[in-house]
Amino acid sequence: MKYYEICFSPTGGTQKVANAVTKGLTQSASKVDLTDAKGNFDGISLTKEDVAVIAVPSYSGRVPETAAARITRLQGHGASAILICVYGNRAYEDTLVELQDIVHQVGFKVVAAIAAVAEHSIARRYAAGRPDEEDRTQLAAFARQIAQKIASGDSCEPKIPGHRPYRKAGATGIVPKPTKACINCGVCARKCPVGAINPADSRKVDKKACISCMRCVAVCPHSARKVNGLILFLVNAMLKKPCSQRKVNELYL
Ligand SMILES: Cc1cc2nc3c(=O)[nH]c(=O)nc-3n(C[C@H](O)[C@H](O)[C@H](O)COP(=O)(O)O)c2cc1C
Repeated sequence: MKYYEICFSPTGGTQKVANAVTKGLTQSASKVDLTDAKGNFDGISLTKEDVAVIAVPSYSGRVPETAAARITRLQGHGASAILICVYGNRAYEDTLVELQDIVHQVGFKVVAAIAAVAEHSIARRYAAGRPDEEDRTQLAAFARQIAQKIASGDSCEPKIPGHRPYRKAGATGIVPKPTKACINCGVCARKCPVGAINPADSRKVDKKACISCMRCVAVCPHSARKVNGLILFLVNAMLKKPCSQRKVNELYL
């Protein structure tokens, strides 16, 4: 039996949640970084005995298209999947059911699912500091329950909330821009999950390719990439009501 942690995490929140779950399952897991634009996912083939934690953020209540396309290149061969969707304290809507359908297509069986909260990667004041100690303790305890389920041979799929057909996916159109502090070091271009930033001149962005994931803002060593202040103000205001109350993680076994 081999464990995998398969994660799409542009700004690291999804990764933190996945780590907390994986730690509760095993001391060592093979990591597959779906965020890497140059990753070769075609050769990743699991067996029936293997267990994979598969984690994605929720974008407009859906699985990010880039993550979906990369997951469909994996080969599950009956491996057990623990699905994780991580959202910024607004709502995750159809993300988990969509993820369930995607992993079924490539041969995984779903043993458990989690909808967990992490800092909102655009409006970072919401769910700031999450996952926190309370989240990590809860997730690790749930991972131990999942391990027991797998060990007992129970292959029942959990009932996962969401709708089919899924809600319409909407692009935010928010494209972070370089500020005067940009020295064209190229870190953002190398780390962009979709190669939207020109490696020769990181001030040039392919707006159509950008998925608004905020990775360039998060990884810039000079804090030189930003979302337009007015847009950020409006997004923060729009999210105030749905995002302000702490939401609990949802666990499905
Ligand atoms: C384009 C985009 C759309 C998002 N849509 C939602 C959403 O519909 N609901 C929500 O609660 N959070 C939403 N978020 C917040 C992320 O789901 C959340 O911050 C997540 O932890 C980001 O994962 P990461 O840190 O691994 O990049 C969105 C973030 C981005 C960048």
